[in-house]
Amino acid sequence: MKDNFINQLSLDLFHQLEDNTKNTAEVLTLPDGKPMPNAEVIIYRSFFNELESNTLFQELLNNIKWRQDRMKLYGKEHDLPRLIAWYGDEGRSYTFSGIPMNPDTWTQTLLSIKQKTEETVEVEFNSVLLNLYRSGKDGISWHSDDEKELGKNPVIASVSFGEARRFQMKHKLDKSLEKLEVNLTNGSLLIMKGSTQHHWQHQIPKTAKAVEPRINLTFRVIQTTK
Ligand SMILES: O=C(O)CCC(=O)C(=O)O
Ligand SMILES: [Fe+2]
Repeated sequence: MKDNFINQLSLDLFHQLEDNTKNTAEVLTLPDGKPMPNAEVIIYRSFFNELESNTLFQELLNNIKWRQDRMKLYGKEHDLPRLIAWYGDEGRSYTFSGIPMNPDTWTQTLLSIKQKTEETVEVEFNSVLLNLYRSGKDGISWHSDDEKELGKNPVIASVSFGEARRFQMKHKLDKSLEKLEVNLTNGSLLIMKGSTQHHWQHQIPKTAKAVEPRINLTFRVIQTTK
């Protein structure tokens, strides 16, 4: 009863805050303003407002089951340069960079972020991969989200909280195209869809600058059921 009351209160707060959110879609273009070939990338720079974003950042930082994974590179094991977590519907398993993962069960906070994201993206997601970049020493190197569990033309919805970090994209084949860069700020939503993952790679470069932690959530649809 008390919990319901509190849930209702926080929902009301969410909706109230939502009205103040500048919620406009921008299509990403090449640095010269021309359209990105073979890609559909959209950004909402203030999908969550400042207050919501700060609250959600703290909540996720404290309550997500962050873990340090290791990966093999040239026969040697290394810590991944970030902490990760994986939440989703039961029975979905997924291999990320060669690491098989079983999802944790959705938390209330994740479900509320998921719901708001789904309303805008118009896709029902069944899982989310979370990354915690603790400092500028953490990052993610060039890759595409092209694991076969994601299907042919996956829609990836990427929500960011905390410190802004540079998100870069480069075309896999056409080297004449300039690298593209966008700042993923507190409360932003980036959507990649269509054939983007076939033709483009993305990364969050490490930085020597002193930067505060950043949390990123990438909502995905996993196609296979175990
Ligand atoms: O942190 C980000 O913005 C990107 C994360 C990412 O590319 C991934 O998890 O596949
Ligand atoms: Fe990615």
